Amino acid sequence: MPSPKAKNSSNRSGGGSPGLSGSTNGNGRYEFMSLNRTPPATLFQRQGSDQTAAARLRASESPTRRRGSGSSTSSNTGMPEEDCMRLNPSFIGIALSSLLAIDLWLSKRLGVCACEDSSWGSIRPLMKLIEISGHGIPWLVGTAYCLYKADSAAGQEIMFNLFMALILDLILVGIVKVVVRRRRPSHNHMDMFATFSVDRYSFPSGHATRSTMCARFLLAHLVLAAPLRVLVFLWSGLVGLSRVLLGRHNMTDVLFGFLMGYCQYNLVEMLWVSSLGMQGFLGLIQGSIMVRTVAVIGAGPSGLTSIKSCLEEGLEPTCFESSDDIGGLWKFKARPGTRD
Ligand SMILES: CC(C)=CCC/C(C)=C/CC/C(C)=C/COP(=O)(O)O
Repeated sequence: MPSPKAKNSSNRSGGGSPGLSGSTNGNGRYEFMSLNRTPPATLFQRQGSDQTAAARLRASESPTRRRGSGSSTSSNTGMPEEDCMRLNPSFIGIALSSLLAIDLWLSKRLGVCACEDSSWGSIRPLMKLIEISGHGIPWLVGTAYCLYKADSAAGQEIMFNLFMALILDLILVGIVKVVVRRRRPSHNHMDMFATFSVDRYSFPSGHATRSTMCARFLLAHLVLAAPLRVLVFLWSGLVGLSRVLLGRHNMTDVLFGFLMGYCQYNLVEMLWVSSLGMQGFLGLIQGSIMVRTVAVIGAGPSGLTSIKSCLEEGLEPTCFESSDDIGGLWKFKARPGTRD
């Protein structure tokens, strides 16, 4: 039977050089174990309560190391090649982790309105007001109301597209949040009103995307005096800044949100729904489908005939944009219940 001394020396040879971690063996002696090597199997068998820690240690090893353990070594260091690679992570990797570390640190420092007791807690109500100004619900309700009240085709078209843009923004932000799943900063107090379940994630900031997209939309489609244009621009930036001051987001969430909102506006322009398409869409919602548009140039007999034939077919005129007495754009839809 081998003496305890002999047993210990055999363990040492299997476990490699004394290293960073240790545990007691069955005899109450302390055994050192290198983190660079897989612990000997006998160690796992003997250490009942330490098995979980050992399993964690094994799991922490990279799959490549486990696969190729001991097979390849770097010629000049004598270390496994995979270890050398880990000591030389890529430049992008270092840059990204440094950026994230700076982001977390700076965002925490800037979260000066995260609660009433914070250093700038007294302006928290003002920040929350700015938060509400960029929330989805006031924007959706306000746009729907303006769409309902708009009395010109151009006004309706703009409000309809803004409404669709807001829905698109909610969908795209929701998708990115679910994919990235970045948690909100720990110093955030989740007291926002009307949030979806995805809003427990912080990347990107939905307020930042919305404020940037809406600001671009308003600047492009409303004729505003210069001071108002500046105000719209400042409001958009302030909404983003308030997200970090309130502790809702890290800086990168907001910066990416600005970028995403900017690109979203380009998408909205690409997908722009014209007045005619909008009528069709609204007609679909109402259950009656726009089927015919007749352009009448001058009050010539051919135009009148087309209109007459539409009426005879049982189509209902819904919209007439006049260019003279009868000339212009006539739009017809099927009377509800008359189409198969
Ligand atoms: C009609 C409808 C679906 C309305 C939903 C509007 C709504 C609840 C939007 C969520 C807005 C919100 C709290 C976004 C989160 O913004 P973060 O800046 O914190 O990402």
